[in-house]
Amino acid sequence: MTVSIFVDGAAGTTGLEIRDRIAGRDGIAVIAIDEARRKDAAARSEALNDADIVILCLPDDAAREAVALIRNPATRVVDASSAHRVADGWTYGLPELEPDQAARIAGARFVSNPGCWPSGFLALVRPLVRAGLVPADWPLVYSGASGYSGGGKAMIAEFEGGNATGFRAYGLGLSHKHLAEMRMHGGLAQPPIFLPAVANVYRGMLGEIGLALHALPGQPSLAAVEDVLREAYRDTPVVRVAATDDIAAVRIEEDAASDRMTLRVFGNPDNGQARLIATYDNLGKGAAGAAVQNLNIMAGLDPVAGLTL
Ligand SMILES: NC(=O)C1=CN([C@@H]2O[C@H](COP(=O)(O)OP(=O)(O)OC[C@H]3O[C@@H](n4cnc5c(N)ncnc54)[C@H](OP(=O)(O)O)[C@@H]3O)[C@@H](O)[C@H]2O)C=CC1
Ligand SMILES: CC(=O)N[C@@H](CCC(=O)OP(=O)(O)O)C(=O)O
Repeated sequence: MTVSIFVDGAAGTTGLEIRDRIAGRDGIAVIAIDEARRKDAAARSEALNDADIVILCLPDDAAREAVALIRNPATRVVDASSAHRVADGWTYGLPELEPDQAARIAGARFVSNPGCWPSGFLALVRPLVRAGLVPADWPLVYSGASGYSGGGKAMIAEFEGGNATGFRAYGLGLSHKHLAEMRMHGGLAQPPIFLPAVANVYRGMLGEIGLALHALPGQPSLAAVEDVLREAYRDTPVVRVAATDDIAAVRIEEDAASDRMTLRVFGNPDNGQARLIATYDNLGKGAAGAAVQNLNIMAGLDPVAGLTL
């Protein structure tokens, strides 16, 4: 059986990456519209209603508009934008989030791809909250840096047009659009304090959380934290928990140009402090890789087909 796919926003940063991952694959037929008509509502509407699965790689308003254009009840959606990540009727597209999340995605009509930042945060935190090591109301702080392609065409043009900066902290008002998503899907009482930055590299992402293990109920050891994460990701090749022996530094480029995510648990057993680090590609597991993983799961294909792991 062949699954027909339409990527709306195929000329954008995420859309192009998705096209690369599905091009020429057995069992997938790509519906394309002329470059000149790629923003034409009539042309998009026709493609949106012809496809078995559409992947939206659009700004939030255009993604909402695309969903409103769908009249075919058989058309299924993966939305890469942040328009529907905490919306009723949408399934959150992080297959590793809960033991039954991939099954939920497989049966869903509307799947919202996770934000790049929440992907690392949730991968680190959700298993610890589920296991009771971190209470749901624990005051978490999540910081890190993203490659500048995380800001799409506009930020790429800024960084490559002579306005590059080495490293820039942003989201200073502590009201980043990803907070609701991190709170809800983390099963948390409040969102983390989120301290994002953008670095002068095209792609790559490093997100991290400091944990005062000595202050947590039960004072879990570093080994206990790592064991919970290893157990949570035992059966997936996409998220891996790596050893930390002999590692003096972790680079933002660690998992760039891949669709995997690597988690590491560093810490000092003497003072009961832990430093949990997730590395991945903002355009890989943070966007296009995740969208293709969701597409595969929804279509009943090999979940990691087309991915670079
Ligand atoms: N970049 C990243 O790392 C990540 C991005 N995302 C999300 O994915 C979505 C796409 O982001 P990204 O690829 O970075 O953004 P880009 O700005 O690179 O691409 C967006 C594309 O959508 C096109 N577009 C805008 N409005 C319309 C419309 N009405 N009809 C058809 N096409 C339209 C744009 O056209 P034009 O080329 O003319 O501008 C552009 O090609 C966003 O919602 C973003 O938040 C999610 C996770 C990570
Ligand atoms: C560097 C940078 O600006 N990154 C973007 C996140 C991009 C992303 O993946 O998030 P969405 O899917 O929610 O757009 C930001 O922090 O808003």
